[in-house]
Amino acid sequence: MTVIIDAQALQKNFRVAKRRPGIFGGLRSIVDPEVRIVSAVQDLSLQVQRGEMVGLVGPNGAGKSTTIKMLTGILTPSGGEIRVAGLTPIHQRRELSKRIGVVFGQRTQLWWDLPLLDSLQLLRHLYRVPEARHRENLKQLRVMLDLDEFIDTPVRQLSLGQRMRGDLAAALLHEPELLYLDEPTIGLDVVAKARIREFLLALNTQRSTTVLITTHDMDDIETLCPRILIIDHGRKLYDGAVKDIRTRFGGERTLIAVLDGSELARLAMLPSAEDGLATLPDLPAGVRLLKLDGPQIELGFGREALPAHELVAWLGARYTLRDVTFREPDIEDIIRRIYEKDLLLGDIGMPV
Ligand SMILES: Nc1ncnc2c1ncn2[C@@H]1O[C@H](COP(=O)(O)OP(=O)(O)OP(=O)(O)O)[C@@H](O)[C@H]1O
Repeated sequence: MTVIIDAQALQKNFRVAKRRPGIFGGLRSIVDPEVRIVSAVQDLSLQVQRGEMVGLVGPNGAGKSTTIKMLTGILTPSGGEIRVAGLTPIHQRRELSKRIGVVFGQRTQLWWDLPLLDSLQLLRHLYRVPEARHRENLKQLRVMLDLDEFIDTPVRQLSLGQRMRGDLAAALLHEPELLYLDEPTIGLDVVAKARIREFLLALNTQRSTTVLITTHDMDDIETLCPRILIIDHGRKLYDGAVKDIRTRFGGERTLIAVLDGSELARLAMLPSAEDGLATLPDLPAGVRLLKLDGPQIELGFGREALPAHELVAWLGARYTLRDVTFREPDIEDIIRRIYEKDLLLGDIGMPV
């Protein structure tokens, strides 16, 4: 494997002029501006191998877009080193643009008033793609993204999902090795999201395109990215496998058991706690009753409490079971807990 993105100790500070309140304050701010420094990215190092799909996540204002903009050469870093596909983005931006594709979910690089096909043709000249190669790529992308039903429609009349498919085609016509996606599924319905995800997986498999994706949608991450990078306040909090995050911060799993109808009378006799909620006597340590609803019992238990089969055996020894299922903690919940409780700050040497 070879490294395609290599960023070391990246830093980006913005100078923001503070505005004083009132008319006189406003005038004073013009002649004597008071400046505040925003550290959008601090000491961020990142290496991505060719062919990887990596998710960049973090709360609003974490520094994700700023990072992507430095990696594409749109913004000059305040410190640190970057090599992307062997190039220095800020100094070799034009060369780099031929090797990378960028899609910002909230913006389009297509021409509003032109039919999609015309936009896609125009891009050939911008990227200077040889005609035969462009023709072949467009043919493939029309099929992969199913563009034909709206390829003659002006971009302004496309639905959000159709426009996103058009934007993906536009970003890929010059066959970039690396694709940056900033919120590619934002605002899309479930079907459109699934379609975009399927396409990205196919692209990664068929063309080995490296994908770096920022998203607030954890389903994007779960479907597409084996590796995740969590940043907050411009700092890297976590860089590793998504599955390890579950094991490490997974919180509780849930066992959902449906008891035989003959148990309803016994369940009705269960004692209530002071708060009026039902209790289940003698629950093993680390297990709690989450819900009791007719014949359905939900028990929450940590991974370290006991293995799932032992909890089923414990319940089966006391009640007649009709059905048992498990619910894993949602990756979205896990990541929210990580932000809210600063669970990872200790890892980067900051007091928790
Ligand atoms: N051009 C700018 N001038 C001043 N401050 C900026 C500028 N661009 C970004 N910032 C600040 O830098 C920080 C990081 O912003 P950034 O847009 O990178 O966050 P983000 O993680 O992409 O957020 P979101 O999920 O909301 O898009 C924020 O505090 C933001 O206000």
